[in-house]
Amino acid sequence: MRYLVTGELMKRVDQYTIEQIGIPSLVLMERAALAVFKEAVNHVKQTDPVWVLCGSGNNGADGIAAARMLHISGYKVLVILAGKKEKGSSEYLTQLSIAEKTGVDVVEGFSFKAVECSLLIDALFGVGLDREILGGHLEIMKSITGCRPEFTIAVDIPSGIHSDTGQIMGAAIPADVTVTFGYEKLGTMLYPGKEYSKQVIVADIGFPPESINYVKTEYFTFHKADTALIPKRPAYSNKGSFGKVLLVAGSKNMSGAAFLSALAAYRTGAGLVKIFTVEENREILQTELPEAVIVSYHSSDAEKKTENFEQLLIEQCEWASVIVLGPGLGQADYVKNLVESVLANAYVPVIVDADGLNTIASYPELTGYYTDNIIITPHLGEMARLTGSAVELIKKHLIQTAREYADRFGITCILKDAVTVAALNDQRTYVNSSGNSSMAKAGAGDVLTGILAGLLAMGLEGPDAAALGVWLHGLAGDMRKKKYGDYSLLARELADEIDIILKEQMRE
Ligand SMILES: NC(=O)C1=CN([C@@H]2O[C@H](COP(=O)(O)OP(=O)(O)OC[C@H]3O[C@@H](n4cnc5c(N)ncnc54)[C@H](OP(=O)(O)O)[C@@H]3O)[C@@H](O)[C@H]2O)[C@@H](O)CC1
Ligand SMILES: Nc1ncnc2c1ncn2[C@@H]1O[C@H](COP(=O)(O)OP(=O)(O)O)[C@@H](O)[C@H]1O
Ligand SMILES: [K+]
Repeated sequence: MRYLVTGELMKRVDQYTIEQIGIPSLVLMERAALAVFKEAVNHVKQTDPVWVLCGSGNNGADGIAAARMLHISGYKVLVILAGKKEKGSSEYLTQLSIAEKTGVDVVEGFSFKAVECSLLIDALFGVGLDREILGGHLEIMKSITGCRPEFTIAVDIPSGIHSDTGQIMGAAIPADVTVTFGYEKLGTMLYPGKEYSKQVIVADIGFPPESINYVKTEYFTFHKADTALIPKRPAYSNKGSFGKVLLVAGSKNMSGAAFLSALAAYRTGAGLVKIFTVEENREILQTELPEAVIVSYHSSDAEKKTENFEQLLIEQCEWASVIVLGPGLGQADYVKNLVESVLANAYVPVIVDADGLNTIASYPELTGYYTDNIIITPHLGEMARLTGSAVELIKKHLIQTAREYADRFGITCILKDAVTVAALNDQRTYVNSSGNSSMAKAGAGDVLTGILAGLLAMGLEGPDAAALGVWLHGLAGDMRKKKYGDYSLLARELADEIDIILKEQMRE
């Protein structure tokens, strides 16, 4: 697991390390600057012009220290100061004094005439950026980016990117590499900050592990070793040992979503998958996926809520150890009865997706059935319908939106986007670090519901299954992209890639 931090949490890690542990601020800064210096020398020759753009906070101080290291090593470096010296932090003033004494070239930014540079080190703003950038700072950012530096290294975070949301605060400087200190910031994980940060290097500058425990961050992502969380498959077992997935999915002329979800649940390891769907889908699903059990109903019975229909539905809910509710259900009138009956009769984890969510959005009273067993998987459009907020606003505040909805109802909310976030019902928030744009294809979300169901069926707890499922889904996309590129993915192939990930896990 990799911890992630907001700007505020990072400042508390700094503070704890300096004040409680006693490592001086300038010692941390020297290691931060050294990490930037080491990266810089990979990208320029000593004769190439290097600019270091420095604000008057500690991010600027890091930049000045890195500039001094480059200067001492014989590089052609120029420090460009933006902002007022007299407002500088004490570390900034110390670094500036050292730089001047060691003969580093320094110019005042607002009088600086930009020409060309081979390497830009961007140390204008770090995690202390707390408002929209205006005036002189904006001007200097424009003139420097206008010079199109050949390569840019961002110090800690690209300047202009908000460290909590990844949003651009008026303007931002795109980097080729971001050298960040201690822990990765949410702002470099979320778009557009993720795109501005490009490759992120997390430099260890000596924060002791207890500093992150002290601030208790609830934000995390996964890395390779975390596939160990996938439940083992004991030899002494049978199909009943690996859970029973019930998919309440599909409608007339819509069988694909149910198929994809069922396939993914089986591929992930579920022992038994049953699809509860309209009679019209029986034949096609039986042909496409004979491994799945099909139980069908007539939509007219669901519409009338006949006793037989209710009885059948209750039996299915009692049979299941996990339920997926929604893929391809459509929005006909009977669907409300169906969704309500499942929510009322399910006492196992329920993953609500697609038309399950659209139905809840149309009949908000159905949120009364939410329990801590519920995992919802809205994309931005579905989330907009559920919350009444605009898609653009949700996009800017992914974590906050998912978190608020999850907390309000005590459920887990997986908000799907190019970077998916999962607000878990145990207070933790998972930010996904796998996946790619080949997955922007119809049906990819149905595969995710199947993966989640498979993990839950095998016994993972809801919050763990939610985070792990999102990560595996993205890994499947990454695996497929490695082999076939960006364009041609079919959603079902995501389900097929899952077995390779699981196989590697077995080997380890
Ligand atoms: N020992 C440590 O603590 C360590 C810290 N480290 C480094 O410190 C960085 C954090 O430093 P920081 O807290 O000084 O904040 P920073 O990002 O430099 O920005 C603050 C400055 O920007 C200004 N400003 C803000 N918004 C603005 C705007 N819109 N428009 C204009 N101005 C604006 C603000 O001005 P003010 O609000 O005071 O007017 C202030 O001058 C961190 O990212 C890492 O690189 C590492 O070396 C590890 C050890
Ligand atoms: N650019 C992207 N990068 C990474 N993942 C993506 C991207 N675009 C879409 N995805 C993922 O693909 C899935 C699409 O789900 P969804 O929109 O519900 O599709 P559908 O309803 O067609 O199945 C989500 O899990 C989403 O996170
Ligand atoms: K920066």
